[in-house]
Amino acid sequence: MTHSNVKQNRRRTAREVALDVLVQVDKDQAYSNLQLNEALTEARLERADAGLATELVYGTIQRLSTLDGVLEQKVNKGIRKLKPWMRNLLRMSLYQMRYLDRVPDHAIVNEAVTIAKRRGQQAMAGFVNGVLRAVMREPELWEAKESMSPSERIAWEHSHPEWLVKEWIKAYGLEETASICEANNEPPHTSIRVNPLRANREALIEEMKAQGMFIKPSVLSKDGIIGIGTGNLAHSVWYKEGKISMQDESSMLVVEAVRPESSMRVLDCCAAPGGKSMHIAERMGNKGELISNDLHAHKIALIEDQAKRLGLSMIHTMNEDASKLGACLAPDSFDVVLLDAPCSGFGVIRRKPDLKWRKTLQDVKAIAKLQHELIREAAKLVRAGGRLVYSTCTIEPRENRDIVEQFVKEHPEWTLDDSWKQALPQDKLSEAFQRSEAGMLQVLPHDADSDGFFIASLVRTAQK
Ligand SMILES: C[S@@+](CC[C@H](N)C(=O)[O-])C[C@H]1O[C@@H](n2cnc3c(N)ncnc32)[C@H](O)[C@@H]1O
Repeated sequence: MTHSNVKQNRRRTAREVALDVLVQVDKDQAYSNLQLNEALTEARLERADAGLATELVYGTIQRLSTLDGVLEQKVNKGIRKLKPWMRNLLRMSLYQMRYLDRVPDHAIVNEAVTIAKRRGQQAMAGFVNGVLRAVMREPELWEAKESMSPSERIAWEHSHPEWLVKEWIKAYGLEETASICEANNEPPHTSIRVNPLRANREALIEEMKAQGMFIKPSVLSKDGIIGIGTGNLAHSVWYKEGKISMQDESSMLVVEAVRPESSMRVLDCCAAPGGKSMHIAERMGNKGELISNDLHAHKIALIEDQAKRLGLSMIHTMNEDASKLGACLAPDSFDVVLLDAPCSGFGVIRRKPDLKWRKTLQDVKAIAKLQHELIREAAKLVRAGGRLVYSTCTIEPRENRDIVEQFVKEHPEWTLDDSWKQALPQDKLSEAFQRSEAGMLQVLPHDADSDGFFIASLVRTAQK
């Protein structure tokens, strides 16, 4: 609890809770989702207020560069010189003025002034009032400048770092990049996967609808259900009973590339927290052999918990560095190996907006180096005639197409396999098919209103 609240012994408002979270994220580089969960638990807000606090935190982080760009035009000494609470109060207030229609501007200003006064800063309250009223009077502050280059303009209008916009323009062109950035600012839907060993998708949809939920089948995966405004279904009875899991639709497509069968021996190299392993095991009917490995010991428990919850007893866990798996698993011994590689995560910016401000081009290059190592090691474990599936939740070609192309160039005994795409919904993914090379699939967030995701399927010919 903050100092001022202890003093006044009063519950914080949704805006104060949101402000405290934004300050932590700004000052301590805290992760917004973790910080917000903690703050919401502590503040015990009503449901609607918790929703508002969530919207303010994610929205303000999403639009950060544009909000700062407007503020810089009105704060002479520069916003980096302001105290963190003041900087974030101004950002959050501008976010509401520009992007939320619910509250009139003057009420937003009054609320901000009240918060500043509560922090015991009478003079600062006057400053907040002055800056916000100046922005109200000058709507042109929000407009892109004539002098801006195309990448600067997209970065400004959709609040993304310019280096990332430039990367995507190189890969996808101007128009598509603007669509990616726009989609990244849309709220994500709730996406769940049905466990066919415990429930039937159509029956479950009817059950959920009967409880007044707005639910529809996924257009990308036959195992998926989409919920609009359903909140977090990880607290539901269906989840507890192992009938559903939380997973985005586009990542459910991995199972179509893996094509698991109950007689197979399958390895998931980077498996935690276990989403794709569970999906594969469900498709195998809890038969055959699946090894789920992860580098981090503490994450192995997550995989085991999920397996127990879903009744998937055939999963074996392993805690090794995937770049050294050849030392502990027999070479040429798996029918399919899945490498769902660690990545920059730029396909999930809708869910984790801080990612776009946190990660740099250097990070992307460093992770690509690791991905090169991991794919080479994973390939050694596949039997002749077997398959290797490489996937990431990013849309950076450096981590996707480039990794796979270089691997195939260096390993002529591997070929890209396009046949798995026949099982995918052709109409919904037609644009993704067009932009993707044979054997690969690059889904962008605006293709089907899902996370961005990459999948490649490779087959090992009989001889090395
Ligand atoms: C994209 S996540 C995997 C998500 C998972 N497949 C799922 O569907 O839930 C990447 C995982 O790789 C793990 N990881 C990172 N470096 C690794 C390494 N060298 N060896 C094995 N696992 C690693 C991380 O702990 C992380 O859990």
